[in-house]
Amino acid sequence: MIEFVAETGSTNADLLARLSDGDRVAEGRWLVARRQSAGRGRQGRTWFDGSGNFMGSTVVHVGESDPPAQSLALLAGLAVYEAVLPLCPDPHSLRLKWPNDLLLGDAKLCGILLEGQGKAVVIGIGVNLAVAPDVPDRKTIALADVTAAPGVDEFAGSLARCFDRELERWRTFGLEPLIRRWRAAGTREGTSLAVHEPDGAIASGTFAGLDDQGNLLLRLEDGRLRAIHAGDVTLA
Ligand SMILES: O=C(O)CCCC[C@@H]1SC[C@@H]2NC(=O)N[C@@H]21
Repeated sequence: MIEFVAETGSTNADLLARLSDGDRVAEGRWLVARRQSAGRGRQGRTWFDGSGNFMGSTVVHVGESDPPAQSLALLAGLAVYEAVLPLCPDPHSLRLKWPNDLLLGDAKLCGILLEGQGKAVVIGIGVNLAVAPDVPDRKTIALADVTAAPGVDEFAGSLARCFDRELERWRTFGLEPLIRRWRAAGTREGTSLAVHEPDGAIASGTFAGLDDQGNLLLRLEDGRLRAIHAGDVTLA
């Protein structure tokens, strides 16, 4: 079920508040805002409020036998990738960037923010359907820059279907096929990148894929391989 609201602060904050008020918020339920006055991005950044863009959140309740909760970042990325791919005039230009951005060419089209509350994970997704923000030092793009972009309602329906399908596969088949499919849709191996780690350190190297837990593998300049568990990646 998709609930549309004309305006709110942040759909992620709203679902977290409902969870802390004791509302279970069923899986498959989405809250989609036409405008957000306090959209949240990763690492404390704000998320641009673009009219005509998709801004919505859903919840996953992680069970005992589910794969690790952090792999939901990869799942969400793949769901958006699947929803956007049929709309792209040049499908090869659409690529996932670890952990959970979607790029069109070298510019950001979509961002995903996961916020946990107990065993529940709120997954917020922002897709620049109509308009891309102007962000200093970051390239951004909207789908409308390259094609006739769908409206928010239509896109919300197809994203919800893709997300449900990925969630079922994740529960049924586990991490291995998810990681394999993510790698096929992700940054090409050998691409130079810099990882801005949570402690402020910056590690440089080339992308060497993902390990079997979904961590980024960075090939360092001295040839060693390092698994990165968290960070912000920029492609060189
Ligand atoms: O920084 C990022 O790349 C993640 C951005 C996530 C934005 C979405 S828009 C819907 C949901 N509500 C929020 O406040 N943030 C997420």
